Amino acid sequence: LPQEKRTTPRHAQVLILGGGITGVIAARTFKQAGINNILVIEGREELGGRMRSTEFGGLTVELGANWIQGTQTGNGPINPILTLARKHHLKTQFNNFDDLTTYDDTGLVDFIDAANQADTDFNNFNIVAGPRVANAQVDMTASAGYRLSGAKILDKQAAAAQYLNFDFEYAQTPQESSWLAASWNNNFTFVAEQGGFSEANLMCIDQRGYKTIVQGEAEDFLTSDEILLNAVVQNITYSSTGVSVTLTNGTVITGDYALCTFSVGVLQHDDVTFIPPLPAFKQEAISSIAMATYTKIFLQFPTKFWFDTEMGLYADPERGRYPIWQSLDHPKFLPGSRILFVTVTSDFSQRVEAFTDEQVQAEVMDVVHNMFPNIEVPEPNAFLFPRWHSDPLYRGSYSNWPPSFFSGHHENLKLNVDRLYFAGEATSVKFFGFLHGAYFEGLNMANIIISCIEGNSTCNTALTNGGEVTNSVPFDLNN
Ligand SMILES: Cc1cc2nc3c(=O)[nH]c(=O)nc-3n(C[C@H](O)[C@H](O)[C@H](O)COP(=O)(O)OP(=O)(O)OC[C@H]3O[C@@H](n4cnc5c(N)ncnc54)[C@H](O)[C@@H]3O)c2cc1C
Repeated sequence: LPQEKRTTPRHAQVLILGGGITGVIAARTFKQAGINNILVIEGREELGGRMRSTEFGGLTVELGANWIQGTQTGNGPINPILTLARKHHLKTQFNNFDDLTTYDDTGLVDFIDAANQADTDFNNFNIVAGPRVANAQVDMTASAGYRLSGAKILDKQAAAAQYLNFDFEYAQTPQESSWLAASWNNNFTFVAEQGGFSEANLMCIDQRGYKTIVQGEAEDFLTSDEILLNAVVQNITYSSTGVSVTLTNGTVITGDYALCTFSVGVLQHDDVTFIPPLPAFKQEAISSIAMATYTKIFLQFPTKFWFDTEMGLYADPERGRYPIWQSLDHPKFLPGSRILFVTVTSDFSQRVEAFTDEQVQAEVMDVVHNMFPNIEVPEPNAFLFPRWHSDPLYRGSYSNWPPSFFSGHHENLKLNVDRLYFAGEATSVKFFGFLHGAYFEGLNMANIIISCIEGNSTCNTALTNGGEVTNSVPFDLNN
């Protein structure tokens, strides 16, 4: 697609705010329904959003989404991202998170037993959660869920193993996360017996970047006049008759309808101003969900000196300190690349974002020296990490469901205000956080707007209520 638009339409029937997978799949859905007067407005210079790759040490690496999580089991439900990947001939490899070498701050130490125990703990965590959802019992923190299902985290190795099972997926700690939502989110994606796709993590190693499936898809049905790139939305004015957006360069664009796909992190940080201000119930919903951060820190070395497994797990005395290591220099991935990356999440991500690259590199290299005390480790020749939390177009990596986020909050998060609609990975109840969640939300919300345009009654997403979220049993302060 051309980088510059030729003409700027000032009015469209539907404005799609954001050119990530939600926006592109929504655009496809409108066009398939014969709604051709649409405009996708995107702040960056390309489509893809959090599917974002970059050149690093002579190769393409993924700064954002990297895996198709859950593929397909037999003739069961298929992850729609897998369908897109096949259509666009995406190069992928299965990534086995159990193919692990374990380290702590004294070097190579075998604690595979702890890793296996963490798998068992997570399984029990899900088994005990199931009936609670069915019985409408209250949610709790995932930490409480672990305790109630019998897990004991007594040392740094058990903590690192739990991190691999939990934080590595939700990008927040068990203490910050909902037990029940973490459990159904896992099951609907990874557990075929529970209606999920499969347990596989299919890693994109395509040198065009993972984003190629969104950009390739867009090329099939969007013309250059229907995409406005490098266009940052500053404010959104909405009413019962239409929506008007003002870009940072002052351009005003109007639409009969608009679909906002910006991350909840963007909505939380007031990077975009709503006129009138969003109603209180909507603001409460946006404030109640969490925007987590997941940070991959890439290093390229002059030689490969590390493990031959796909993964390395490092147990630091401080939980969450540079715990998950992945080798791209593996026969399955990018052999000869000499690239290793380490993942941090949550508060630790925000912590590293506040440091300079040099400071983070020095810390990471201290850990490398802990892990490989008997090896003369060379200095890296390339070092890079993205600052997702600081980026005003994202403000984090993906949403996570806190224990204080109730069903009513979720409905309100999804609710339209007049002609302004909302969709994105965060509005997916089953698949929040995931690409496939974003995909389904783009599809579903576009269909709701289409039915509205066609004059059907279902044009309001008010699924049950747009009001206050209340306690079914009020607090009794005299007790
Ligand atoms: C580090 C990381 C790792 C991940 N790993 C995986 C994974 O392996 N598998 C998986 O399934 N999912 C993964 N995800 C999650 C996945 O990337 C997201 O769920 C998905 O890409 C969200 O798509 P979206 O369209 O809802 O939002 P986005 O992709 O955020 O799209 C919204 C768009 O709006 C634009 N925008 C924002 N503000 C403005 C503004 N003011 N004006 C104009 N444009 C604006 C943004 O630039 C963006 O392009 C990961 C995400 C990250 C960050």
